[in-house]
Amino acid sequence: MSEHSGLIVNGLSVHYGQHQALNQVSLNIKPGEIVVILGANGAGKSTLLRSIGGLTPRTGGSLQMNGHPLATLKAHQIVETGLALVPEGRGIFGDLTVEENLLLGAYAKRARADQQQNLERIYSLFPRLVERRRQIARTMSGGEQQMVAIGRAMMSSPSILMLDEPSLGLSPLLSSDVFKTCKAVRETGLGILLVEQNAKQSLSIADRGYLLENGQIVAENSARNLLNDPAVQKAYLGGSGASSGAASASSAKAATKPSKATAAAEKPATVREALAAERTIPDRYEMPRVNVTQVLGMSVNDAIRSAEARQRAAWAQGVTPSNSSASPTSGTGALADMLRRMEQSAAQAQRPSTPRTASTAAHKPAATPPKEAEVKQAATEISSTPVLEVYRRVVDDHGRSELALVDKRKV
Ligand SMILES: Nc1ncnc2c1ncn2[C@@H]1O[C@H](COP(=O)(O)OP(=O)(O)OP(=O)(O)O)[C@@H](O)[C@H]1O
Repeated sequence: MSEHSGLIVNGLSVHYGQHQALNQVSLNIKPGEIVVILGANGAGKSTLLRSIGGLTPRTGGSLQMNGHPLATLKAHQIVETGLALVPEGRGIFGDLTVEENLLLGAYAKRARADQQQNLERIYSLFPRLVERRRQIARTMSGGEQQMVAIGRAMMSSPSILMLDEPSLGLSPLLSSDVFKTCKAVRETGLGILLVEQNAKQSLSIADRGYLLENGQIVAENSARNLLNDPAVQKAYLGGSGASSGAASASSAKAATKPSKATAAAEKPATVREALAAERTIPDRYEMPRVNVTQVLGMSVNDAIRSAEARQRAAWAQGVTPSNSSASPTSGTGALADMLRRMEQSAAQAQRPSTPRTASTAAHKPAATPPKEAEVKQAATEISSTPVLEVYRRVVDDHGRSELALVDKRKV
């Protein structure tokens, strides 16, 4: 493994106006290891992952991924370097099926050629998703949705995955599943930068850890040492140990400066579990609004444009779902259908959601391949008016066909 492989963050700072959320944060992670970032509410954990992923502007510091500087790259370009983010709240598209969600992760150029291979790899890693590949995502359990979110990030062929509180809102049993999932993902050679409030479980699967307090890294150690450090136990694990100095003066700082997490951690385990359960992500019928840029690293318009270009290219070559020998997952009709539903999903996220069951979704008719005229609803930004475009297939004397735009209007 090259000494440049993986992610190196050096002196990263982030400000929200006058407020400094991250102050000179430095860390590193290589493929094949799990590194956990522990910190209380508001310590800056989400800001750290979002700023590394290019979703929150940085005000200082440098970052390198596999030897490539990230400073000037946009979020979707950062995905191309092999870094993928699973945001807090998962960000899956509730009205799309499991497989459609997974396929959206293959938008990165680096992943397109390996789409089918990656899909098979994810299905072998998460067999439960195979059974549920046609199931509408919002009808799945929180743990299964987390698998979809991790699987979708893995579809971009990353070497480092960043997971923001994957156990948030899950029951203890489902949380254990998620941590097992992380271990299984590490076995495939990926590195995982894990932000967690569940210190005990995350340290028990991690190789190394950093403690983040008020936007600063205050300690770094092996996961085993952190787990056994009395100061860490007191601050993050609800233990009674006093500061021993074993985890450095900075962990003593963590111990002497109780945070919100400390207060929760000092309660009996069952109460703590109950408190964790209260921080539940809205149930399966009330998913949080999906931020498309956060999930795909690009806007809806860019994603649609990219998909349309691929679709037109496929149609120009005479490939339609009816004559394609490709697998069902790569059928262009399925892609168009998926994009329409992705847009509906974004629109629905703005309205009070209505329950939709797996059975109604399962009976949704399959996409019909376009023949004489192609009618499609091009998706636009979440809040803007959809546009209806009408295309006609024109066949020349040599039998070559291409699509011509014949009408375009707002609907
Ligand atoms: N968009 C924003 N605008 C202004 N301040 C923000 C914004 N996002 C986060 N902050 C502030 O920055 C600090 C770090 O927030 P961040 O969400 O990164 O913390 P966190 O450790 O992930 O917390 P939690 O565990 O509660 O999610 C907090 O003080 C928070 O209030």
